[in-house]
Amino acid sequence: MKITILGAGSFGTAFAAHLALFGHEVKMWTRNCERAEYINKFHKNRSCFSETDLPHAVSAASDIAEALAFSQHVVMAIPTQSQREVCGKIAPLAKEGVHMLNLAKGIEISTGSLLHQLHKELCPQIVYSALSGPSHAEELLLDMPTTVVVASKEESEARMWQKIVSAGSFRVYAGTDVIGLEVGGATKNIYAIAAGISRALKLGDNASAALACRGLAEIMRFGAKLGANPLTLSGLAGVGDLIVTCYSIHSRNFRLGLGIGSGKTLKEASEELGQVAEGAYTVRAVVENAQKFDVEMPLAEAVYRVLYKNESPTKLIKELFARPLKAEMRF
Ligand SMILES: NC(=O)c1ccc[n+]([C@@H]2O[C@H](COP(=O)([O-])OP(=O)(O)OC[C@H]3O[C@@H](n4cnc5c(N)ncnc54)[C@H](O)[C@@H]3O)[C@@H](O)[C@H]2O)c1
Ligand SMILES: O=P(O)(O)OC[C@H](O)CO
Repeated sequence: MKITILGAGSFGTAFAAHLALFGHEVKMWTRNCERAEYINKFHKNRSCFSETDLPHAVSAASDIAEALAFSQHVVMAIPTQSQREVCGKIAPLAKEGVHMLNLAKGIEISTGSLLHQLHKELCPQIVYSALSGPSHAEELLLDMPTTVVVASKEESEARMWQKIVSAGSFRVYAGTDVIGLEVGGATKNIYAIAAGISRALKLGDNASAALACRGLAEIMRFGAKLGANPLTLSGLAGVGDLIVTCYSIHSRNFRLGLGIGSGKTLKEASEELGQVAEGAYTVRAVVENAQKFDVEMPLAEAVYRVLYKNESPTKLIKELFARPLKAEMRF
């Protein structure tokens, strides 16, 4: 079938190649005219995976109206903080009943909204689903074994995307807990930054495990407050993604943490990365909307203070360990 992908960065490109390899015709939208022309002429994306030949069933357009006219099935691979702007472009163009699958993982800083909330506000005519789970673009591109979850309010919608997207070594599970899926995907990035900082400071394997596990306790608390099903957070979209992001060198969030732990500023580490590390924004969304969320998240606060207040991670670790002793599980 024909599928439109909005965004021609790492994940949009890997996703396009995956869908085309398994028989779909894909049109990617990029706001960059030269990038679109280059993809159409050379079947390569000059900015991402530049050595990889894309299947000929992948084409590109720099006109969003042309991209949206191509298909009623639209995949969104645009970073979270740009989705409001892109939804503003989609809203007058998308027909009633367009099927949207969002691949992004984040929380909007200005409102504290999860992505399904933002889409409901701006594009109420679309039927929304989201995909999340441990899935680095680099491995998807090579059809390496990968498992993810698609969630939608209606199970039939999630099942539809499950059938379209599952192929080769990419196995998709279906669910209806959109909140849990989006909370898991967004918040794990915060702890991946912490894991990168910890690795750079050579704090050891015990510390890495502690960060992932106490990070999960914060994710669970946050999710419970927002109405997530804890089972979703113990699955691929929670624990699964937390593991891969905290331990894989592919992870942009982990690598951002490595840079910061090595003494770089957020600006320097972000520029060196050259791609989006969503956790740096999500941690702002969580901490700056603390009153709205009202959840105890000391690790997230510590990451925020390192990134935005230039505080020393070593000092913050001492503070974290000096907190009053308490029970392990508390919601
Ligand atoms: N890369 C991965 O392995 C991976 C895996 C799973 C999920 N994700 C998620 O997918 C989303 C995209 O990540 P990515 O790795 O592809 O990022 P990326 O930085 O590689 O690419 C983002 C793309 O979006 C485009 N973009 C940004 N703002 C835009 C705007 N206002 N209008 C039009 N285009 C705009 C950029 O030009 C770029 O091409 C993120 O939320 C990320 O968390 C990424
Ligand atoms: O590279 P990251 O840190 O953005 O993580 C990518 C995916 O979310 C991993 O599942």
